[in-house]
Amino acid sequence: MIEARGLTKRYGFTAAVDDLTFTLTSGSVTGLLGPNGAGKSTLMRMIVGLDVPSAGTVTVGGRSLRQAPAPMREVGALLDARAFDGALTARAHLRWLARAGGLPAARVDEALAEAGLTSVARTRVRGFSLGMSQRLGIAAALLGDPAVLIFDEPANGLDPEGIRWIRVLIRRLAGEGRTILVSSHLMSEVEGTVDQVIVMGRGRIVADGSIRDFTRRGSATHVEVVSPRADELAAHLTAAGAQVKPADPGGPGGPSGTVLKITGLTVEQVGDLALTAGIALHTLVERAASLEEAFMEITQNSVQYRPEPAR
Ligand SMILES: Nc1ncnc2c1ncn2[C@@H]1O[C@H](COP(=O)(O)OP(=O)(O)OP(=O)(O)O)[C@@H](O)[C@H]1O
Repeated sequence: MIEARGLTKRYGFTAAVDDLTFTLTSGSVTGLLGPNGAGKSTLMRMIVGLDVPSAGTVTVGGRSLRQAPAPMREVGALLDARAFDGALTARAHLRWLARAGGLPAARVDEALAEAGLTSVARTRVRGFSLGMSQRLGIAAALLGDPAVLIFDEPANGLDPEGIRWIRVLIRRLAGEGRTILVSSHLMSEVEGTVDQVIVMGRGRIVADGSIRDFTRRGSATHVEVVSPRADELAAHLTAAGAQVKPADPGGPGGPSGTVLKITGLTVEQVGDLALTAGIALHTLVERAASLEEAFMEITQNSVQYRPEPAR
């Protein structure tokens, strides 16, 4: 379990993490999302004890990691996948970590196997691809067999098979009752892996909850209709309190007729209203916002850096 209370980290006048309070329970996977500079890495570094909070507390399993006698048994973290000495072999790197962390050497080969690195255990890590480095970082995180795992952008550099592998691994680790926090810039990357999300923007939590709640909250969820009498229908819908916008019919393969995008009424209400008005519908469908759309909408006011508009 991870508990943060009023957790804050300031750098000069910038609050990289600003008064965060949350609890992550055992057996759950939480996605930590947010644009660049949102404070995700700073939060993770405080959880694992690498950064000291300016205010507030964060505990893992009920205590601060800075007081834990064997921190690697409490929490495993993948923070910077390139943080190793390239001259070492994968096994030597992990042996060194195990010794430093007071862990049995026998864990090294187990962790290599869990990360799918047994065949390259004797290879010097400087020759590793980014994907293999990620796996080595994950092996290091698993060394202490910890109840809490923190993965900063674990899919970074992995090919599609590697991404599938990390998803299965994360779900299996959660199934064993561990608490997992995994960061990403992309909602689509964590969708399907996480139980809930925390979305950060400018150091604060701008949204949190289950994936399902999250999609519903986005106003991008709407009803779409195609009708040969779209203008008339739009007038009826507007009179009933809906917001109606003509939508992109979706290119050559899209529906013929005018497409309307409707918010403020349910799909049933739109269908009933069209029937009462005697207007034919060629399509009537509820479109849930994609998670990516909901995410963009929620974070749009908290992006720290924006590209300069093109001249
Ligand atoms: N050591 C530091 N000194 C000064 N400012 C810092 C330091 N570390 C982070 N910051 C600032 O804190 C803010 C949050 O940074 P952080 O790296 O935690 O964000 P992030 O969400 O992990 O971003 P990214 O997705 O780009 O990795 C940024 O404004 C960053 O410039």
